[in-house]
This record gives sequence, structure tokens and C-alpha cells, in this order.
Amino acid sequence: MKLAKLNDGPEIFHTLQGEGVSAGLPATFIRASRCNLHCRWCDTDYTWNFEGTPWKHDFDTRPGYAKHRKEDVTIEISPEAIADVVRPLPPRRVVLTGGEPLLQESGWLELIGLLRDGSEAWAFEVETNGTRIPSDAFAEAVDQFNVSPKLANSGMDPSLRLVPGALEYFAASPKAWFKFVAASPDDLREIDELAERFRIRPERILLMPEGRTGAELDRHAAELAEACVARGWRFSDRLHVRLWGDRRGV
Ligand SMILES: Nc1nc2[nH]cc(C(=O)O)c2c(=O)[nH]1
Ligand code: SF4
Ligand SMILES: [Mg+2]
Repeated sequence: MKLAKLNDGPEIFHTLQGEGVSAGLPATFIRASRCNLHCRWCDTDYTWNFEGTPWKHDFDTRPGYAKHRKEDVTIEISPEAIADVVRPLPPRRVVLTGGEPLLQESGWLELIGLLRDGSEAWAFEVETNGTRIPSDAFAEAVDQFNVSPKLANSGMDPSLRLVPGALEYFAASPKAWFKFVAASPDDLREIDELAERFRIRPERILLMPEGRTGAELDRHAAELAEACVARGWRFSDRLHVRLWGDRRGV
């Protein structure tokens, strides 16, 4: 499989789930490399913003920022080797994230099979951008989809970031929760439209402030919380950002 590389190894770390309906639960994260989108504010640009690609990123104007050399930021690793890293760690909850993890379904299926191996203890969550319909086997194998559709502020064309069949699939799935990142009243209007268009039930929607520091998260928190109260949506914080800041591996 292609995972993001961190300190010369695969980006696998155990922490507390910081976002969504299982926020606060101990979990092991496995970060896939590669994404089918390329959002301009993406905080895991090292999974896709490679040398030679035409994608634009907000970091382009940062002094010293350069596109990544694919070999420097990717590690090729087998499901067996990933299982050997994950098994000794304490959590029995695993979060498959990225990048876009649904681009590597068959590898995950193998990994999940190796880890479950007769034990009921394991739970698997998937953080996805909601543009791909999972196979029946994959949807059966995992416990939860945290679906985070991208808005206009991602800079992505609607035809790429909004795939009606996939969003309708997740809207009807008992395993899926929708996590929308919002920073402005425009974002909120857009989320209202998506919820209506794809018939996403309000009790399955979480609104999460955008931000890489506690102060940034707080800027919009009160306003978003009000919107949640008015619509019957949940509010999600970004617990890991508050606890450990904008760092990799937490
Ligand atoms: N603690 C923690 N929680 C998270 N929830 C979603 C994450 C992600 O990057 O997908 C993430 C992450 O990177 N760390
Ligand atoms: S979908 Fe997620 S991982 Fe992919 S570019 Fe957008 S923010 Fe980054
Ligand atoms: Mg993250």
C-alpha cells in the first residue's frame, strides 16, 4: 500500500480521535498517501502535492514551501507489515485516513482481515471526502464512514468534489456521518443546500469549525454552534488541535 511517510516510517500513530462522532476515543490512525482531490487549504498536502503536478495550494506563497518529492513523502508497505505495527498498540479502534483512503480499498480489506482475525474487539473508521462509492465488501468490513464533502472554498470544481451517486449512497448508509468544515456564512448556506439536495438527515450532520489553533477554532465556534442548535445538527470540535496543536502524528 502507499502510506504517507513520517520520520522514515509509515504515518501510523495512536492518539485520541479528535473529530466527529467518536471524538475523544483512543484510536490508531493510518494515513494513506494519494488523493483524487487537491484542495487549496489541505493540511495533508504531502499526500498529493508532488513535484511536476499543476495543483495550486495556499502554501505556495509561504517562503520556503516547495512541492514534495513523491519518494520522500511516500512509503510502500504491505498490509501484513501495517498489521504488525498496529497490533501491539493499545487502541482497538483504527482510523483509516489520508489523502483519500478509498483509493486503496483492497489493501485495507486485507489489513482489516488480518487484524480482526476472529476477534470482535476491533472497530474501523474511514475518513473520506465522499467522492467514491465503497465496494460492498469494504462497506461491510468497516464500522463507520466519516464523510467530509468539500465546499467551494476548496477551489475544486463541483464536478470533482460532489459526486451525486456517492453522496446519495452515504446519505442512505447507517454507517455514515457527514462532517462539514465551515468558516463563513457562505459555507453554511452551501451546506444547507447540499443537505437538502442529497437528503442528508440532520441527525447525521456535524458542523466543525475550520482552524489550526484553538484561537482559530474559537473564531467561528459560537456562530456554528448556534447554527447546529437551529438545525438539529451536531457540533464537532477539533480536539487534537486544542490538545497538541497543528502537528503531524497526533
Ligand atoms: N487526533 C486526530 N484526529 C483526527 N481526526 C481526523 C484526522 C485526520 O487527519 O483525518 C485526525 C488526526 O490527524 N488526528
Ligand atoms: S480531499 Fe482531503 S486529503 Fe484530499 S486534498 Fe482535499 S482536504 Fe486534502
Ligand atoms: Mg488531520
